[in-house]
Amino acid sequence: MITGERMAVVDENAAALGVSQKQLMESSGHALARTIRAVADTGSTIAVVAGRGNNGGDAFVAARFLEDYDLTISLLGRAERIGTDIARENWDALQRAGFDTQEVTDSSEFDLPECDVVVDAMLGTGISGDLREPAASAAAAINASDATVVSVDVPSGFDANDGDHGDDGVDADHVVTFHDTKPGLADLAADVTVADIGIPAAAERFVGPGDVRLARPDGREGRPYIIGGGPYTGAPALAAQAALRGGSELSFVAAPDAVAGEIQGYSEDLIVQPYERDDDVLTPETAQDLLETAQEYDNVVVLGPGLGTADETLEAARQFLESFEGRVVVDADALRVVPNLETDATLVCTPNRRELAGMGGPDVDDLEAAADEVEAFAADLGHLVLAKGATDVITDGERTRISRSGTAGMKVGGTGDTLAGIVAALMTYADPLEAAAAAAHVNGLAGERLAETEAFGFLASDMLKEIPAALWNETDE
Ligand SMILES: NC(=O)C1=CN([C@@H]2O[C@H](COP(=O)(O)OP(=O)(O)OC[C@H]3O[C@@H](n4cnc5c(N)ncnc54)[C@H](O)[C@@H]3O)[C@@H](O)[C@H]2O)[C@H](O)CC1
Ligand SMILES: [K+]
Repeated sequence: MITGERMAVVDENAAALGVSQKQLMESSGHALARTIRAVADTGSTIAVVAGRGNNGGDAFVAARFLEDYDLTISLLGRAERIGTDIARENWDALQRAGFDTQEVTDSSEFDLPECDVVVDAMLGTGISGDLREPAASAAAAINASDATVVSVDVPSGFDANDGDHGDDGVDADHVVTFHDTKPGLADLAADVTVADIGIPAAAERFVGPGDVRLARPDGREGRPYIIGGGPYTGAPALAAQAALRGGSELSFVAAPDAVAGEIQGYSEDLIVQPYERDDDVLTPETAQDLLETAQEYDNVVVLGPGLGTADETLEAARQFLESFEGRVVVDADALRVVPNLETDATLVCTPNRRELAGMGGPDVDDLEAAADEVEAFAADLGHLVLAKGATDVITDGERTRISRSGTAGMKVGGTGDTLAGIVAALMTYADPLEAAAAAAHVNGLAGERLAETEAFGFLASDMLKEIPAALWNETDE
């Protein structure tokens, strides 16, 4: 099962792997034609009713495989307003090849041709809201006819993200859906065929540009709260700055008074809040104070960078996580308290290989080869794990993604802190697994950008300025 939203991600990842959307459309159209052929007797009349998106494009392809039928193709709208290049190219091919096509420019002009089979290619996963004209009238005409209805991908009017089918949507007899079934299709009284359209498994397994696009913000959003610092001061500053570079509006750092000025000194962009108590490290009492502040903000916390391993600090981390109910990126020393923790919070744990082994996870060099073990460990732990290494494995115990971005220069200290900050930025609004996967990828892309000119010599602090381009520009190419 895959949602329409996720399908668009996989599609984009496939294109980045070299399997273009036009190739996928060709496979979709071919698969569609096979089903149509199975339900249309020799000599039948087939009416294709197409929209201006790629759902229509699939049917334009199918038409080329169905030339032996009595076939008409109606486009709802003007050809010059076809929404994508690949759908337009397939429409143009039908014109040049002399197919029987017509443009329906006014909903009152639409008459469903006499037919035995109608192909509903008006709307697929690109729908938003209830059917508008002329699709609404066309759907009514399709539903009123006695013809067998074959819907492309989903019946038009059906929302492939939540399985909702609007009252005025098409009533399909057959649905040919692509790659995987969509939520809610099984509840329809239609015969559903899932067609393999040749999307490589890697497009789902490896984090790609589609995942980044899904998880990134469209504007400035989010106010993560970084609880870190004490024995070390660079780590929380890097995490907090990375969150700002990842689109957060504000980035708060809670730290011991003794080091707050030092952390602020690295960056005028941060809001550093000294602990009220006069301790050099995080204590259980301070953790209680911070709990209230964390809940007032966006309920997204980074816990760990630079906290150190004092007994009282680890106890403080434990108590914080036991009481907090929001989302937390747990990094560095704080990871030690996660095994056997009782918490209602949503945790994204970001261990490196050593920390992963220390938590009771697999002790391996090659995380990618051990992805199944990491997945099983996350399932046992009951929390999401982003295991950091040459490749990163991101898993919630059921869904597992791998990010291969990054470069050897990122072995330098501090790149894990920038990662934690990006995860927090994206997690203020995106699904935690999607946020963690995209963040791992973006952090690696930022390093790759620097490696082009600075080989193995760049710093984690240099990566900060590369995060925006890795997040917004790189994946637009
Ligand atoms: N990997 C794949 O899944 C592939 C899928 N393909 C097919 O492409 C469609 C999705 O195409 P897309 O262009 O994104 O959207 P649609 O064709 O579904 O519709 C866009 C079109 O519809 C208009 N619109 C949106 N909402 C409404 C509404 N409520 N009423 C009327 N009109 C509406 C919008 O303005 C656009 O013009 C997928 O389902 C597959 O069939 C490709 O084959 C590639 C591989
Ligand atoms: K459709």
